[in-house]
Amino acid sequence: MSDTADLHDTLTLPPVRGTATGGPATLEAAAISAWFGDHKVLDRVSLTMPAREVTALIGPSGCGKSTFLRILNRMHELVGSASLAGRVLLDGDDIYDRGRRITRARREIGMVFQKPNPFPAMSLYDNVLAGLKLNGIKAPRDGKDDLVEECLTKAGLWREVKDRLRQPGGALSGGQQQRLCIARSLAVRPRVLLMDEPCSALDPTSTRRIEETIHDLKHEVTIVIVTHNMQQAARVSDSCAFFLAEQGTPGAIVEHGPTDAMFDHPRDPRTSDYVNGRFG
Ligand SMILES: Nc1ncnc2c1ncn2[C@@H]1O[C@H](COP(=O)(O)OP(=O)(O)OP(=O)(O)O)[C@@H](O)[C@H]1O
Repeated sequence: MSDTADLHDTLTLPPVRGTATGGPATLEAAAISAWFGDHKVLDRVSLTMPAREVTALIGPSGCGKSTFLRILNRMHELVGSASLAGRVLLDGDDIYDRGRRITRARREIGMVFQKPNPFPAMSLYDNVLAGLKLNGIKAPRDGKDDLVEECLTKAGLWREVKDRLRQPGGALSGGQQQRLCIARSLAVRPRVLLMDEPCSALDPTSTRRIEETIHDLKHEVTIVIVTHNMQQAARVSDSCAFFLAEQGTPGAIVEHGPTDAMFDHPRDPRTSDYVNGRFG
């Protein structure tokens, strides 16, 4: 099926507070390997990211965390030289199945990036609804106001902006812009939200607000977050996966498990060294 056909695959969401797309889902990566040209950057990575939980991906720079995250919603294939092997299952359904549309995977599995990327000249109100249009979804005819309020509330931004929804997205602080981007992602009711270092460009106060938002959201949407901040991983995640690419080898998971155990009683000495700041 072509992407052109995907663009015409429109869907109308029910007014508000439904779970049109099925609610939080478990995401399972099975034996994922990835390449950029001949360069293999991930080797047979398997990981289950349970529904209604926050999974943190940690590890030194260049070990393949972002590549793995982008494979989870089919963004890796946007890079011309990129290829991959393995499967990604969303509640048991392979998102790479030939009969499944790319747009469906990206709709069900949203992404928030390192640098907040709202449309700067577009109003806050329209920014929230923009995700619908980008995903070929018709906004509910009579429910736009409710949808905007719902998403801004879930993203922890409603009280700060409810009296200035017509102001441009670029008028917000960095932390507010990031919460606006979270609201925009939520408008399409994703089942999983991927976050690639969402706080790395933010001050400590804004970071704490995003962490609170993550905490409040996890019952609505499964969250997978890449972070270099070990305190953040410890604060927000239920489970952690430690990635490592040793001496030019492709990235792989050294250890994963409940966050408390990973930090307090890591099984592998390399995990212990990393979470205690001895390298990376
Ligand atoms: N578009 C690309 N083209 C070619 N190589 C790439 C591309 N993106 C990433 N790589 C390579 O893939 C490997 C993994 O990169 P990736 O960004 O996934 O690591 P990371 O763990 O997320 O790093 P960081 O923590 O610094 O963001 C690196 O060797 C990187 O140079």
